[in-house]
Amino acid sequence: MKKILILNGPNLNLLGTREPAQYGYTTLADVEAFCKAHGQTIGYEVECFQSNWEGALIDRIHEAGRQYKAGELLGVVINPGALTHTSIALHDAIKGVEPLPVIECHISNVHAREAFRHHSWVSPAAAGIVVGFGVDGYLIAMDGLVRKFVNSAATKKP
Ligand SMILES: O=C1C[C@@](O)(C(=O)O)C[C@@H](O)[C@@H]1O
Repeated sequence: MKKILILNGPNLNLLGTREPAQYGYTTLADVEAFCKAHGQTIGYEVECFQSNWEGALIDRIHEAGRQYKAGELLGVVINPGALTHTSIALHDAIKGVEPLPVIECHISNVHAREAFRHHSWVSPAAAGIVVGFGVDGYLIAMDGLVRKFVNSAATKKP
């Protein structure tokens, strides 16, 4: 069974208690559990990784590139947390493992928040972006990955 990798960046280990008005009360363990359950429904094994360290996320993206080349991985859903707005290194890591599909996902609507959250270094390297759907965004991103790279209506001949 192919895999989907769910990556979470800095401070997302605090989900559930961190700024609940912004991010809700669902914990990261809950998110990972419902992504795994959804994976079973749509036919993918789900691997999850969270780190507060930029380099650890970059190493995991490189590993994902190898898994993709080996045919083991469909793609990645990443919530890069605040690294979204600061990390050219994360952008370069994703570009460096092209064509591995990476969907950027944010729980909150970053565009309705502070100006420093409006720019993303990750977006230009992403295959798609899901913003502002709360933690359901992870599931929407997983479905988007499958729809775009497995069942694309756009690329199917009539
Ligand atoms: O850590 C996060 C979480 C976030 O990526 C989100 O999921 O809405 C938005 C980022 O601006 C913030 O730094």
